[in-house]
Amino acid sequence: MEQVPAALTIAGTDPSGGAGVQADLKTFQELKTYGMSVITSVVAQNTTGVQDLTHMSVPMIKQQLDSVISDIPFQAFKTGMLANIEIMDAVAEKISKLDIPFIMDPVMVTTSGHTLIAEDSRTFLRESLLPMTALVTPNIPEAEVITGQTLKTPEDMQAAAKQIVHEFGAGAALVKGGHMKGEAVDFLYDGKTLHTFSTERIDTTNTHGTGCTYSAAITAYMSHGYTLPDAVRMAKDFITSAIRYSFDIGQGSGPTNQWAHRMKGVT
Ligand SMILES: Nc1ncnc2c1ncn2[C@@H]1O[C@H](COP(=O)(O)OP(=O)(O)OP(=O)(O)O)[C@@H](O)[C@H]1O
Ligand SMILES: Cc1ncc(COP(=O)(O)O)c(N)n1
Repeated sequence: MEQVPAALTIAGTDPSGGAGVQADLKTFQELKTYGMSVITSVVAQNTTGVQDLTHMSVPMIKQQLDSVISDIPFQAFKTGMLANIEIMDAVAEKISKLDIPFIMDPVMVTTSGHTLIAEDSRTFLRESLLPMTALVTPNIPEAEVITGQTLKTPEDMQAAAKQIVHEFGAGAALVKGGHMKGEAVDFLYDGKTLHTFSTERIDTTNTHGTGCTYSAAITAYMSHGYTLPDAVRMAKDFITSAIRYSFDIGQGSGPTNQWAHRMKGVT
């Protein structure tokens, strides 16, 4: 029987559909990957910010993981919002049995400036989760928290990617330059080679969910069996067109457009 490319996201929700689990599932679907989701937290949010949030119980998170893992094979998975040490620990326990690529989007603060993880869980994330990853995808503020360094230049970003791999044991690190000025440059370090992925900066404030969509696209491509550098290269194209043709909807920072890659003439 032919294997169906499938992927799992373990993350929080966004009822407005731009970020979190919703963005991940839309991206999986676009990239012809059968999408599955384990909900860690329910977040009442929209393009303007976060209005409220509640965390799922640890037994419920573990049961959701068991329900998926015991039934359907998948070839890659990602995590998004893991709000506290108890949730991280539960997820770590279940995923430790999986021998497939783990892509971690170390979600900490939303585009609108709301903190999504407890302060004391950052050390746990660094010490217990990072060594399990095939790839971690921090933006600049997240890379600063992980490394304890201030990142101001492309050289700082490259050094951070290397530190995250060599000092903290991540399989690879993709330090994203969405929060820098000038070209949108991301650096991928896989323990051997430093890859640079660069595009022009698109003049838009519609960046709600860019980090989620990007890491979901990498996960989807990996579920199809692409190598890490190829998956990141193709996901970078995907996120760039999703930002270029992002939706000007909502009162705040609008969401990315996951079907933009299907539009005529889009590269
Ligand atoms: N204005 C832009 N134009 C082009 N590419 C961008 C722009 N903003 C972000 N990107 C790209 O989008 C991807 C996501 O990067 P970013 O640093 O924004 O992640 P993030 O901070 O996790 O997402 P978010 O801002 O939604 O929290 C990266 O490839 C980055 O280079
Ligand atoms: C549940 C959840 N997870 C992650 C984000 C980060 O999204 P953004 O890419 O806008 O920073 C979010 N807003 N909500």
